[in-house]
Amino acid sequence: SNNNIFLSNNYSEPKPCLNYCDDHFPQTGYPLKSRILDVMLKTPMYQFEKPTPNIFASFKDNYELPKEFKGPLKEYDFIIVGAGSAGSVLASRLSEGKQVSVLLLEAGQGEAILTGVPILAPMLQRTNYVWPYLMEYQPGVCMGMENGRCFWPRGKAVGGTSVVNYMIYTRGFKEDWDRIAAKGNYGWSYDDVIPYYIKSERAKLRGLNKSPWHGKDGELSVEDVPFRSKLSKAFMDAAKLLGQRQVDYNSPDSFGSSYIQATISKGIRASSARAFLHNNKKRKNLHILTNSRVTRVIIDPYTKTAIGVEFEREGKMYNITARKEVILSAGPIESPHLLMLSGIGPRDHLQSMGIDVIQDLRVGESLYDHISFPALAFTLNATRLTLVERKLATLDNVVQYTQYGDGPMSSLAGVETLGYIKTEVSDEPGDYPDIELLGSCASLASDEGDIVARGIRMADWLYNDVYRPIENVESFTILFMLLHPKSKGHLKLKSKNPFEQPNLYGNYLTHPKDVATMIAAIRYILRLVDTPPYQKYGATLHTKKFPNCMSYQFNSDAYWECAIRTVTSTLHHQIATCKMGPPQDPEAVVDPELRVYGIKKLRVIDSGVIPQTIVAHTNAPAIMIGEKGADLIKRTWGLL
Ligand SMILES: Cc1cc2nc3c(=O)[nH]c(=O)nc-3n(C[C@H](O)[C@H](O)[C@H](O)COP(=O)(O)OP(=O)(O)OC[C@H]3O[C@@H](n4cnc5c(N)ncnc54)[C@H](O)[C@@H]3O)c2cc1C
Repeated sequence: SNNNIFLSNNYSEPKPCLNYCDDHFPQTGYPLKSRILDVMLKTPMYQFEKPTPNIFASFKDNYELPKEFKGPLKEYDFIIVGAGSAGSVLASRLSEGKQVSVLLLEAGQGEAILTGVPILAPMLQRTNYVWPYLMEYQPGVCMGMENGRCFWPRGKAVGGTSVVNYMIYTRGFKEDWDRIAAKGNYGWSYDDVIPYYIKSERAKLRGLNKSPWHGKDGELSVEDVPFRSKLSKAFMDAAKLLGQRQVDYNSPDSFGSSYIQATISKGIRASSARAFLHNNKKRKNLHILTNSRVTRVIIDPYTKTAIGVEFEREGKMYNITARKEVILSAGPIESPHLLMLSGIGPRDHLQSMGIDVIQDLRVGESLYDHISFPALAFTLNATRLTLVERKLATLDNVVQYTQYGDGPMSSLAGVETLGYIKTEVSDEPGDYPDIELLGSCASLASDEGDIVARGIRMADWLYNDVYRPIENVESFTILFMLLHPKSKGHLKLKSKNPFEQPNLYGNYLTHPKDVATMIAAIRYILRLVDTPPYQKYGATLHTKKFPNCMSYQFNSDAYWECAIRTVTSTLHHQIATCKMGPPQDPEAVVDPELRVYGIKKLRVIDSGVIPQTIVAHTNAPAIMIGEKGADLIKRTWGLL
């Protein structure tokens, strides 16, 4: 009987996936009566709108001060604001030597067991593990999102956004870092930054054991995703037919396609906290305070020197002094927010908010982001190829995951492969891509709209009309990322209240080149799926038109433009809000040693300093910036 797993004919002993996991594919096995995800979506943890007591609290990572301390000290050598991708590594490196004391302040909480399960990544966007930012309304984009606004969640946890992200590990192309260095950012060329990537990394990647481009001894685990569907091979084969080489995209020879390299360890998310703080949190000279929200940096306006920070914790305000430096690692939205609250920013803007100006700098005036289009859906006339949520929630798969860390639950929510292409509209020289393709074995319909569509806040009118009809068919998407948007956004304060989110302006698709490049990417994907590796499974484009684009002919450029403007979806790589640049760069906020211009003892060390678009998801770059930032600080204070 199917009611008892031990009697079920479908039940098979779990065994590790050795290559493709499709023999574990979620079509057989005991279906859990009440779907796991249904249950989880109803728990308080998954409703950030009502952050009530967290039933998973007992499985949460704890960060407590060493027993002999009743509270934080009055003074530390270094105060780091934000324990995110960059802040975690920075704190661990600075506290390596016993001679300095470090206070790491984090507004969020520790990770929980469930945040470590890769398949659940998209669910985290609706929990209190994120800051639920919304982009300001912009006519003509994000039209298919709830209230026409794009959702910009950022991680709020020890580990920061690396606790909620999709775990894709990418470093950027050689040209990216060389171009950044050529603009006067000394110390940031590819040759300069690559040792820092390698330093953190502990790679276990098939076929790359001997590669000189990967580290073996670092703390950050980088592995192949254990689960691979047959569609991942279809992607690789199809890309080859269109002329793409298989490459290690994290080596200097990166133009081509590849299976994803991921920040996971035996199927569990390797967040920056897990990598850099877990083993170090008992250090006596490293104090980590969670649920501690910094409200400003205290700066002496006469000497223009950062003195310390002010923060709120459990209803109480604290002022703590930094003997050596204050470092903002609060991410690309909160670091500029804090600078402006502290009197560092565009003079007119700060004055209009009633903030005394200490240093006039163009904080928040640059903002680039990577947008994508996850809305293509291809249906299949074969089964056992895609992740269908209803079929995935089986006891077999849970057992498979808990026993071996593999099977469908180790999937990065479907994303498996990656390919760099240069579309015909690119005017870049050489093998420098303008689009990253991401092959997935799921589509927006695969989870019946519960998770991914809900996570990006797609409007019901769109989901119900376009995707609901294909929920019972196997389907997948290939999404893509616009690597070098010409459109530039910015952010501004809404008020001088530190608890009010700043106004975020994406300014998406305001440059015609961005639209043209995205349409060219769709055309490339249609050609890719038209090749035998996909066609043998009957892959067919789902042609249901978006209801708001009915007046355009399906598959015309005008139709695709309307579609892109409807599901304008960010991949959350906001950068340049605290732009790094040489003194002659009028937009620069920090110098190439990450020191805030005009202010002593204050640095910004996070992804917000990246001055221009790079061919990378920004977690690994943020970690690299944390590594390099630690060395810059150590050099300043003779700690190397
Ligand atoms: C949904 C999603 C998916 C993503 N997927 C990927 C991916 O697959 N691969 C990839 O490479 N990148 C991905 N990214 C992007 C990447 O994770 C981030 O760019 C990177 O983690 C940023 O690191 P950071 O150190 O700059 O900031 P964060 O990691 O965001 O750290 C900032 C920290 O500061 C804390 N903080 C902020 N303000 C305050 C304050 N006032 N007081 C105290 N603490 C504060 C925050 O809570 C946070 O912990 C994704 C991002 C998102 C949101």
